[in-house]
Parts: sequence; structure tokens; C-alpha cells
Amino acid sequence: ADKTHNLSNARSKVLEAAKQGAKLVVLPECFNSPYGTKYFDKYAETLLPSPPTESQSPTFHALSKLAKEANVYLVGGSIPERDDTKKELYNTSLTFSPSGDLLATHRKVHLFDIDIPGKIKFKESDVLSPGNKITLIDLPEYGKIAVAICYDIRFPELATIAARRGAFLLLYPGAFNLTTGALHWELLARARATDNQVYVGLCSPARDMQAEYNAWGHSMVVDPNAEVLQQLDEKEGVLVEELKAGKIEECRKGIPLYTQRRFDVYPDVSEGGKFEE
Ligand SMILES: O=C(O)CCC(=O)C(=O)O
Repeated sequence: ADKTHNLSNARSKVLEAAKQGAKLVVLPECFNSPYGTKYFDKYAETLLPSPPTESQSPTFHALSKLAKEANVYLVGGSIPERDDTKKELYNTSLTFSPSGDLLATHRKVHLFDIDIPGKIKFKESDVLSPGNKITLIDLPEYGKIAVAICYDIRFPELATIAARRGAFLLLYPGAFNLTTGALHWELLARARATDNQVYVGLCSPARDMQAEYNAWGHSMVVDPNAEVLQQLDEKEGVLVEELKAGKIEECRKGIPLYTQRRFDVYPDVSEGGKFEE
């Protein structure tokens, strides 16, 4: 619940990852606040017009400074955002360059509204509004990555369009729970990797059984063959993995989905193709 503590904890983890050689660091969904519809308004920060002042968004400034200090690309998980002009709240991810410049903003596109009787009910759309774009970010030394948030991973079209437009890595800060985490967390990471033959990274908050929402944890990196390269458990930790240049091409050469698609039978979603019966 303590934002200042969360920011300083994030700082020490990012510096630890950088020390271990990370060049791109990802934080979890809602890393600076509790996860829950009743908390978003209280914790929300104003990001527009950009750059916000320190008092409008202490997290924006903390992340920008931290990216520079650690000399890494920093995907700042997500935070609750307040858009003052529209009087709306969003679940928003900010990505900074190693010089501390804001590179991209992703507002969660698919809101987490589910109701599994006896297990879990959650309705982000009670308080949040959805974003309306796919977020591709060009990292000049490495290539393009895509950032989306948690529930967004359940929608393969978003991942496919990002991959088809050149992303080599799909990153999802996300906080699955004890019900859907056990069912689908790893499956979805591996599915998006299999569909698109790209790397996939998921970053979850650690599990806190005192909190109202119990996150699944299990942050992981999956390779383009859908092999889990590394996975944390439910506790707090730092996962560092090297992505190998050439792995995507090798995988696509072996299983050449890219040249075998039948856009004469179904539309190319990345080209906005329409289905005609
Ligand atoms: O898709 C799920 O099962 C969990 C999604 C979620 O927790 C979220 O979008 O924050």
C-alpha cells in the first residue's frame, strides 16, 4: 500500500538487474499500488500533458531517473493513470530509454472483467477506461518490442499484429491470480510465443497473501520455440535472461509459418483484412 516504499523497492530491484547485466528491465503490473478497483483512483497519477510535473506523477520522474541511473531501457510495469481532460482512469505502462526519455505509453486495451462463480470476480471497467492502440517500441540497438498489459495477453490478434509488424519480444506486465494463474499464465505465454515465433516476457507482482488480490507471481521468459527459459516462483525476485539473436530466424526456418499463411483463405489481421464469405 505504500507507494514510496514500492518505488524504492523497484529501484533496488532494477539496479540489481542492471548489475547482473540486464539492458532492458520490466516491472510488474500495478507495481506502485495495490491491485483493485477501489485503489485505482486514490493511487492514480496524471501523465498528460507530458512530461508531467513531479507532483502530478512522482512515478514518471522516479522511473525516468532510474532508467538513466541504471542505464537500461525500463518498461515501468503499469500504474493507475488519471486523464484530467477526460476525467477517466487507465491502467498504463510507461517505457523509458537509458537516457531517461519517455519512449512509449501503453494503456491496457482489454479490461479485466471476469466472473468465475465461487472463484473470482473482477471488473476493471467499473472504474477504468480502455486504451485503443497497439504499442510497438523501437529500441535502436535491438529492434522492436511490443508492450501490453496482463489481460491483453488473452487476445492473440494484438500479439500477432505486433509480431507481424516486426516485434521480436512481446512484454506483458501482468498480475494473474490463484485461479487463472494456475490455469493459463504459462499456457498463454507459450501460446503467444508459439503463434508468433517470438520471445515473450511476463512480469508479475510477487504474491502477498495479506493483500486483497493475490497475484500468481511466476514471472517468466519464453523463447520463440515456446520453451520456458526461466520462471520465478511466487516470491519476490529478479530474473535475468539473455535473448539470443538468430533464435527467431532459426525457429521460423524450421517451422516456416511465415511463408505458409493462407491469406487467400483468411484475412491478414495486421493489414486490417476483412473476412468475406
Ligand atoms: O486474464 C487473467 O486471468 C488475469 C488478468 C488480470 O489479472 C489483469 O488483467 O490484471
